[in-house]
Amino acid sequence: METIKIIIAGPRGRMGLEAVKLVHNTENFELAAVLDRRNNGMNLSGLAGFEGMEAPIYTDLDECFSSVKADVLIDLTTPEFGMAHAEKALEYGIRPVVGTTGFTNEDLLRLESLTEEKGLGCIIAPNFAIGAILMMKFAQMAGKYFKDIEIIEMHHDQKLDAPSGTAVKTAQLISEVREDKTQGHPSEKETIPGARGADMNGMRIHSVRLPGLVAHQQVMFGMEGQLLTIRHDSFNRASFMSGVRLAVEEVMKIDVLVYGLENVIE
Ligand SMILES: NC(=O)C1=CN([C@@H]2O[C@H](COP(=O)(O)OP(=O)(O)OC[C@H]3O[C@@H](n4cnc5c(N)ncnc54)[C@H](OP(=O)(O)O)[C@@H]3O)[C@@H](O)[C@H]2O)C=CC1
Ligand SMILES: O=C(O)C1=N[C@H](C(=O)O)C[C@H](O)C1
Repeated sequence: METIKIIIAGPRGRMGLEAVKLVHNTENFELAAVLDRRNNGMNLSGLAGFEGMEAPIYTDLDECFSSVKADVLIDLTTPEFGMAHAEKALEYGIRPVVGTTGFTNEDLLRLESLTEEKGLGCIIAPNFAIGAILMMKFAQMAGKYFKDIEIIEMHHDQKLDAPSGTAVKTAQLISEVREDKTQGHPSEKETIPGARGADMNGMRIHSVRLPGLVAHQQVMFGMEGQLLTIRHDSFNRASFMSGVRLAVEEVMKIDVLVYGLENVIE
């Protein structure tokens, strides 16, 4: 098996730390470098919690991508920086695997044309957990039969984007099969703005943020006399790592943009 050389952006974050451990412990993966907005010029192994995990730390993108020979960039940062990281990686011939959420449709289109231009794969995965991918697929199946749908996503209170990337992706998948419908009473009025949540093609998305939570989503489907609830819970960040590994392996085999791991698990 050929070794895949990987750069991780955001190594000190909750997801980044797990990803560093994954790469460190995977036989055919090699941590080539990390992109961190602090600690430029140091070695990762010198930071607390990363003992024995050797990798040069870079802050400057051009310096990192031009100095290090890498195949894949795993980005686990913020939407503000994730897009710039992915674009720059492609320019340097490095395939992005992006877990960072909060990308706009314009961002996805831009990356799609860049991947085409460069003939390089890129995977944008709003959720790496296999259970979450199945939850989205099951929700899409149910969306064919139920038009009244409320998505409730629940996350830790340090999350920057709302709604979550998973909730947006779920609503997009459902929209592919559900007739657009405005839900609730036609004359309903919010007496407190936001009470009915965000509106996506008539579906409602509610974002809960509480300390103690990790990543949870339930999709509720209502119909006269019945309720179907499809729910997934991630209790820790390790739950995402088999998906990260799969995405890194798959991105090496493709030359297009893939948005959503449901497109590679079959
Ligand atoms: N696809 C999936 O399955 C999952 C996706 N996510 C997404 O991943 C992203 C990260 O989540 P999480 O780990 O919880 O967030 P954290 O806030 O814990 O980590 C983000 C890290 O990115 C770093 N960072 C920010 N800007 C830069 C930059 N310009 N260059 C390098 N590093 C940078 C931050 O550094 P600093 O400490 O200096 O601020 C921080 O360490 C989010 O968008 C989240 O929604 C999360 C879980 C699962
Ligand atoms: O920020 C998080 O934690 C998560 N973000 C992703 C999202 O926005 O959907 C994936 C997962 O829900 C955890």
